[in-house]
Amino acid sequence: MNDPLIIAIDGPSGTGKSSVSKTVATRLGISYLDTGAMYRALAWSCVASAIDLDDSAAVSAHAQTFDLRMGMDPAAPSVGVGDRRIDREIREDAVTSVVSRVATNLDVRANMKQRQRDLIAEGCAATGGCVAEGRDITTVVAPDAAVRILMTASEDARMQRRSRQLRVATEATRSQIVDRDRTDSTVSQFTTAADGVVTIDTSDIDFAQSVDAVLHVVKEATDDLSTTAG
Ligand SMILES: Nc1ncnc2c1ncn2[C@@H]1O[C@H](COP(=O)(O)OP(=O)(O)O)[C@@H](O)[C@H]1O
Ligand SMILES: Nc1ccn([C@H]2C[C@H](O)[C@@H](COP(=O)(O)OP(=O)(O)O)O2)c(=O)n1
Repeated sequence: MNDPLIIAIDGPSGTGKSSVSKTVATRLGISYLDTGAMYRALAWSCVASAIDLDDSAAVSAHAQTFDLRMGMDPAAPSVGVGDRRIDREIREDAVTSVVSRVATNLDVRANMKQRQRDLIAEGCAATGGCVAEGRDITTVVAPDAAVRILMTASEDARMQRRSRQLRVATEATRSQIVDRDRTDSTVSQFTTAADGVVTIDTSDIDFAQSVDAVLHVVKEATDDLSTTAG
């Protein structure tokens, strides 16, 4: 049987990671894991349980035990805590504005790394592969992935996309996202490519071209693998 195909994609907000990863996973018939949604789910769950986000020990204790349920079908990914689906809630401002506070907690990150590795293995067992996207997948969660990509885009392109997506003014989005990226980058490096990671700059290409660029990197990597194996 072929080795499972793990595709790791990192990058800052608004580069196209989530939308491109979902489409790539659908095209390849493999699983999809949105790791940012996991940090968002933890932030939502802490707020719902009235946990003080400044109490890092309480947040990390909650991270160990909360019942996170990730659906990895790229055509219908889902996020839940226990039986409660929270797909909409985790995209709301109340979560977006606080998620960095849980994502910069190092104990939380250690727990999430293990959950993410387990989920990637589960996704691979179910479909033969997994596209996992976030900020530290190429470097920490799946550094041995067959395909590792850093998506970048100019700040202007990222802000315009996000403001169009959220239907809010570009300038309001800019300060919120630039601040969040700066905070997040204190715990993981996601603006420059680590060794062996291929950079795809999506500033001047459209969505379909971004998908094709990823599929091209996947094809090159898998051709290389079959040459080495054969
Ligand atoms: N290459 C691209 N060109 C234009 N728009 C794009 C491109 N990639 C993504 N988008 C759009 O930009 C928005 C943000 O993309 P998203 O995948 O949510 O980014 P990220 O996960 O990196 O934050 C989405 O509405 C998406 O359709
Ligand atoms: N592997 C990851 C994924 C996300 N994060 C952090 C970074 C962000 O502040 C939050 C939410 O990530 P998400 O990718 O959903 O954020 P955006 O879609 O870029 O707005 O989690 C992380 O620290 N490590």
